[in-house]
Amino acid sequence: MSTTPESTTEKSALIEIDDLSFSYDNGKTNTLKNISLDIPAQEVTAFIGPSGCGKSTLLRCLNRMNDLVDSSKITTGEIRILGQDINAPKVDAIQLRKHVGMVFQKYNPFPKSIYDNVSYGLRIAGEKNKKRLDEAVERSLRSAALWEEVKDRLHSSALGLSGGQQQRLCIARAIAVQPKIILMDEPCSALDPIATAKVEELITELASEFTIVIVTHSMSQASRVSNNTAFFYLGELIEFDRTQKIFGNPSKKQTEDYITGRFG
Ligand SMILES: Nc1ncnc2c1ncn2[C@@H]1O[C@H](COP(=O)(O)OP(=O)(O)OP(=O)(O)O)[C@@H](O)[C@H]1O
Repeated sequence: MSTTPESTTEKSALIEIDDLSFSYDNGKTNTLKNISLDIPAQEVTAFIGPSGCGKSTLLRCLNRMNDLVDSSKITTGEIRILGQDINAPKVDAIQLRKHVGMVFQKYNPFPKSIYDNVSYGLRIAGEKNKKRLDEAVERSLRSAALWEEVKDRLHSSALGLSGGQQQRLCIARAIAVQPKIILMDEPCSALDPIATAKVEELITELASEFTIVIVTHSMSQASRVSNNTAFFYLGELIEFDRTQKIFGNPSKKQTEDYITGRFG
């Protein structure tokens, strides 16, 4: 049975993780152990927990990035997105990743122009119409709160942007293909406080359109940006609830110890 955060009954689960166990060594040991949780649509859900507890592994299961890791496999359970088992043989991982975009810890724009970075996903999907590409680039950069800063230098190298701008560009690149879900793996860890604040503001805005799952080491960031928080420890889901509840009145002592800095 999946764990649903309280008071989300009006929100439907977009991602259902059902009894998921995952191994990096062909099933000898499980890095994730019987995880069940339902992630609501159009909200921000944060994964927190001490280093090595499996947050990034679970995030990467959501768009099958772990398929690329030799000897890794799901040993129990399944993940459904919009009711579809994403590991079913008929599901193509490349297609899945069009719906489930990802933003990484270290911003990683391509060594190309700002325009080419944002239009990349659409172009490889076959879009050639210049007007449609121009519109998509502008819309995505506006959504990523970057348009005003770059509109006069769209054809300059993306590598000439500041770190915070490069991360927002990566977010623009992810949203250009209009995914349903955006996965963010510690998206602010390489940014200074001002750039972090901008990205956090952006995450909150994007949640009106996208479902966002974010891994973060920052308790204050999880409490600022997320609606739901899942706390993991040693590959197990310890507690999943509305963020206010997790940070205000957690049900489990382990959760309380972690968020108050007593371990981790
Ligand atoms: N590609 C991999 N191959 C083998 N083991 C891996 C791989 N990636 C992660 N692991 C192991 O899986 C466990 C969970 O790692 P994961 O990166 O998911 O944790 P995390 O909670 O995100 O940690 P952190 O907060 O430090 O990023 C760790 O023991 C890690 O060493």
